Amino acid sequence: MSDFRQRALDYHAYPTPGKIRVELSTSADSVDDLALAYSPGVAEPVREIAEDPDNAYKYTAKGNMVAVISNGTAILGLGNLGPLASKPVMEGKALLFKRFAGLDAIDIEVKHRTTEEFINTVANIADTFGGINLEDIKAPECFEIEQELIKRCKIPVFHDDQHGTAIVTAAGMLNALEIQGKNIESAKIVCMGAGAAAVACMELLIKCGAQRERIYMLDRKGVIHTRREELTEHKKLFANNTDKRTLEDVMEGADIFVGVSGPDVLPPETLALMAENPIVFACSNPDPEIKPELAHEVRKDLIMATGRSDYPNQVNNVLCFPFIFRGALDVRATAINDEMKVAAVEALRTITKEPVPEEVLAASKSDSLTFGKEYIIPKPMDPRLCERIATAVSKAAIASGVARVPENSAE
Ligand SMILES: O=C([O-])CC(=O)C(=O)O
Ligand SMILES: [Mg+2]
Repeated sequence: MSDFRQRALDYHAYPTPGKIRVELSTSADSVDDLALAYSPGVAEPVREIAEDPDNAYKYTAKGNMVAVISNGTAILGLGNLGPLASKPVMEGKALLFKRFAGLDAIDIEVKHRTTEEFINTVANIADTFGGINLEDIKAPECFEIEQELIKRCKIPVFHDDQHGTAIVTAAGMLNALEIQGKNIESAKIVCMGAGAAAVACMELLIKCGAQRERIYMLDRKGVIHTRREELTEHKKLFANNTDKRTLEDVMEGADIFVGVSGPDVLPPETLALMAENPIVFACSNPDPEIKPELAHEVRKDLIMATGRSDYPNQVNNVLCFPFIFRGALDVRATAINDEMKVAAVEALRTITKEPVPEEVLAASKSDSLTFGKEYIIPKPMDPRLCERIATAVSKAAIASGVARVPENSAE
């Protein structure tokens, strides 16, 4: 067994199995404590909440608690491995929520037959939480699931693989384009993958100025074009009126490659076909569409990003989901809308251009990090992210009318 594989397994197995646990937030030492915490004292907040559901924010952990919910149908770039196998990833997301944004998060893996059954399960438990982070649910079901749950739940519901990934991709991409001296309006974009992340990334890039007809999306059958039959609703939105059919066809002269598909699907010879100063985001986890070493060998003029922590430019939704939920929950937002997403993009872009704190340099084992080809997006352990993104998101929630309490007054 490789050393890294064994270390990863040991990390999960010791000192206790898994990565999260529940801790008490109040004293439970004396008989008096128990009388307050449990019977008879607990009856008082019960009555208060029965009277007014908003009192749940005052007397329970609801307001600082996120549910990370998956059915394991699209675990990272690994595929449909079932709900239980997704548990390490969901515990991992809970770890990140806590570590980076101080939010308590609990993983829930749902076994179900129909999409409707999944939606009902989540909708029926939603009131327990301050927000719901949907994770690693395959397309096209994920679109209906998210839309329906947004309608049915009073709390924010956010499919991280769509919007978290899209927000970080848009921020990194706009910065990379600036460095490469290109503009998004005229960029020729190739998107490898047509799942949740692909569709959301391309829609957000279009909101940022990209031209839909200059986007070429590919699924397992090749380029998605207008003469293809049996396209899902979401793929139809990206059907390009083109004669091009293969990855090589569309990579000729492309400015941007976004990979949200699977490992090693971008051959170096194909990368070589791209326009001058290309941008490659190979975001499949854990293994990118092309290895950075290989890509840099072929193209010296490249800006390269992956979803991983062990290379420069980590374009991963960890840079978004903890903080967008922090901002949303701080003002008890009823939703995470486009205004809040754009605020997160802008905050991420701005932070990248400012001097990096010493502790971030130390944690990332680098001497300097300055805005440029090897630093287009902040590092996940940057302590500025929480405060800056959350504040920007809270403000956008207030301005767009989805906040239920003013900033800093959430109890
Ligand atoms: O977990 C990660 O590293 C990013 C992610 O959401 C995914 O790949 O599905
Ligand atoms: Mg995911």
